[in-house]
Amino acid sequence: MAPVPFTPKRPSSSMPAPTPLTARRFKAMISSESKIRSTKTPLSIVPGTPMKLSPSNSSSSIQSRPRTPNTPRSKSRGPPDDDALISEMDVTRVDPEEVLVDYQTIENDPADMSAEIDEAWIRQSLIGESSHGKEDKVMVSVRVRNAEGSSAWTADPSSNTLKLDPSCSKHAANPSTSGSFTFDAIHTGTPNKPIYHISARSHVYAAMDGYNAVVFAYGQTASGKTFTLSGTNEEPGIIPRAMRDVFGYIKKTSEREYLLRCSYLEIYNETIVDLLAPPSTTGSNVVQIQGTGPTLHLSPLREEVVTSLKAVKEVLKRGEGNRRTACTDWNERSSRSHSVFRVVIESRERDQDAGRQTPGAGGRQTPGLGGRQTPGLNGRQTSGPKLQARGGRSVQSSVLSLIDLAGSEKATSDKERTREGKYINTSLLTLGTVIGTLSENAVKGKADHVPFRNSKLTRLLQPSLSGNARISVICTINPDVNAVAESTSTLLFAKRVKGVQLHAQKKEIVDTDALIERYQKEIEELKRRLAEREAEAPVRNRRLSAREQIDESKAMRDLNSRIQQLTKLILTSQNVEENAGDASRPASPVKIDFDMSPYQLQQELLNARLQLESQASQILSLEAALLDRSPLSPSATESEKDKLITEQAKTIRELEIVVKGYEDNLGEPLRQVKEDVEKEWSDKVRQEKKKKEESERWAEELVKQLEKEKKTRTKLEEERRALAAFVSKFDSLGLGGFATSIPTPARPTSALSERKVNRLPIFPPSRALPVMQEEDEMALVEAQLADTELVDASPLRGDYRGQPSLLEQAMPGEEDWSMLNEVSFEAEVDVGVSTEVGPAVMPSKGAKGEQGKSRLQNAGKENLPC
Ligand SMILES: Nc1ncnc2c1ncn2[C@@H]1O[C@H](COP(=O)(O)OP(=O)(O)OP(=O)(O)O)[C@@H](O)[C@H]1O
Repeated sequence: MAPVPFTPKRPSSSMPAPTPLTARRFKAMISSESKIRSTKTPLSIVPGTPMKLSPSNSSSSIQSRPRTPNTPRSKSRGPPDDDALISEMDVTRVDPEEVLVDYQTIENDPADMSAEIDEAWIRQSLIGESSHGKEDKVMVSVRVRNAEGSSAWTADPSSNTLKLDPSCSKHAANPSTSGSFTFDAIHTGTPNKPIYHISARSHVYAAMDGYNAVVFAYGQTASGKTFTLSGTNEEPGIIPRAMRDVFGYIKKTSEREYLLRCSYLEIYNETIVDLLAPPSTTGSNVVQIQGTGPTLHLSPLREEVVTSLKAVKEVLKRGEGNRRTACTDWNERSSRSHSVFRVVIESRERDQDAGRQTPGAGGRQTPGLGGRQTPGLNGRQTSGPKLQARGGRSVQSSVLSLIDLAGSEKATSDKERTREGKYINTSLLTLGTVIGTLSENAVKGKADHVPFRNSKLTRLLQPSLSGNARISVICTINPDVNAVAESTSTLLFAKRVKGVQLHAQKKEIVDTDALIERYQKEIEELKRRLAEREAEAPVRNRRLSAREQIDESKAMRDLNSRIQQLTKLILTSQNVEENAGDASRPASPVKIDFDMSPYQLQQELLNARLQLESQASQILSLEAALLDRSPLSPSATESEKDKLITEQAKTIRELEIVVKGYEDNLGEPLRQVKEDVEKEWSDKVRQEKKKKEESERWAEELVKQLEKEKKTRTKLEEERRALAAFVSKFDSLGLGGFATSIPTPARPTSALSERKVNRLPIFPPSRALPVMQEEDEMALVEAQLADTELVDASPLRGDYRGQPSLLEQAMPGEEDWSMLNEVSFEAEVDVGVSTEVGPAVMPSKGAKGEQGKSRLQNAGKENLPC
């Protein structure tokens, strides 16, 4: 089938003056336009599902785009002869003042569409009232290309809703996902104009107004990204329309003058290639990303100054000629790389008094129009000229990036295409992760690490995605039933992008020279007035009242402090300038103002000292931070740095997991330590308790035994005393072994007395021994059972030779002997002594007591005096 014929717009010159459009009116217009187009002229080419397209199916414009199936760059990219000049222009040598464009110098282009520019909108942006600089969310639109057969989606542009046919929900990437999606805009049909107007134009204006702006197309392969961004001759896409608007905007803005620089690059298999650099086999067109975040820049990157739409078209043509495209199973001219077309827009207020010359009057030259220089090239072109802030006019600087991403795709039959596809999918996956993290951070107010460094694409987009840009994303989907999984995954990406928070800021460079000059003039004037007043003061003060004198001195003080203030401002401006030029260069030394009073000088000195101290501590902390950094030589390559960063990111992630684990189980380690300690010590405690109980039992047992032994001893003592008494009585009665003579009661007593007088033992030692042994035995038992003290104190252990024995003590005195006749032995029965007299009638009791008694008996007998 033939491609859709597109009726080009009427030339702008023949167009009536535009009426400012309201958003609603414009949308209504677009949707009706889309409807007409889609009903009258259905699209013939819908290569969403795997199918090979024949070249005859392609539109004429696509045929003009060089086909590079196996990316043989040198052949495919050959620019026309006319373009050779452009490619050899040394952009660094262009004088920026000579290539400025403004409403007067801008060239008239037959395709100039500046008449379409909404002037009211521009006015608003110039006085800072437009919304395009204030938006803090990404604008997300979805474009559904026309279906070849039946469509799985129902698009409703009026409610900006897209619904998946319920019968197709099983094919969705995540079947649980609801089949209805709402975004900022839903586009259908072939026309590119409404898409540009709704989803990109405000971003182009924002860039013209000083904000960074990004428009990118995202979607599966063959869904229409390149068609949306670049379009065709008949249906120009966002890039040509945006550039037309850039010049249209300049034409309508008489107050400012502009310097425009374009660059075009692609990311192919994770290598950034400069599409405007001269063809190279040495890799000199490979671009490196330097710095991070807001300081990120690309080098070497050729930036070409453009002063007309025609020049832009030439640049675009050359860049597109160098892009890598190839025939895949799904798209005859599939982009094998992500491409980025950048326009750096610098502007400043026009110097109204300067009386500028127009190009026609031999003024400035425009590189796109034969004003090029062609000095010798070294093949390493860098950035183009920069606009300087002059005459007190500040310079605004912004970048407009228009990005055509390569499409996500499945493995193809071609090995090379599959390899490229892997790179494409990986970088798109990283983009998805980055967007996901950014939107989660924004929603949850977190500051989680964003893996920008994981791909060249996300590194390049870092400054914009970090928030300092206005972003519009156009997600393209193929409505085919077989593409539902890819389409839902694209729509989920679109949903995540919507969550990213933006905070774009205008970048303004101030003309410090002009400022300083102004301050200096004012200082001069103030000093002059101050000097006059001081000179007049002696005379004048005499005429003034006290009150007026106070007012006068206050006025002089005010003049003085204004001079001080301006002097400080000059210093600050100088510092700004110096720091902007070279951040590592120290600020120029502060000049002493000799008009300052000693007090003010002291204050200055104090301030300087405080500053010095804080800088010293800053140096210390920076040194410490430097020491903490892992060793990486300054000459380390990007890949080494990337590797280190990846490793560190990995370590951080691991540590985060560990920390989270600890946080989740905070009580667990403590509980375990307690259990371990208890386990280790409970056995010991039990053993100690057991020992203690045993000791107590043993001590109780000892006490009991001691008691028992004491009782036994007392008993034995009593027995012994009784026996002694008995023996004495026995002796006195003369019943001892010598029964032949009847002893008189006095006899034993006298014998005893005699022995006492002669200091003789009562019993001879040899005879006393058995008794002693028995007593010692008892003492020994006592010592074992009780304590030695008790035994030592025992009277049984006395020196029997010098001390009266218990027996002696038990002996009655002489006067008592008379009483012995009446002594009844019956009283001794309980100690085992028989009432019957005689050796053979001893009572038989316990063996030991009996033995002792018999021994005593015998001893007593033996000791009896003869
Ligand atoms: N909305 C549309 N109207 C008419 N034709 C379209 C539309 N969208 C895409 N096409 C056509 O479909 C084909 C593939 O589109 P395009 O090359 O833009 O896809 P892509 O998404 O850029 O693919 P890739 O990622 O492989 O580069 C082209 O021939 C293009 O003209």
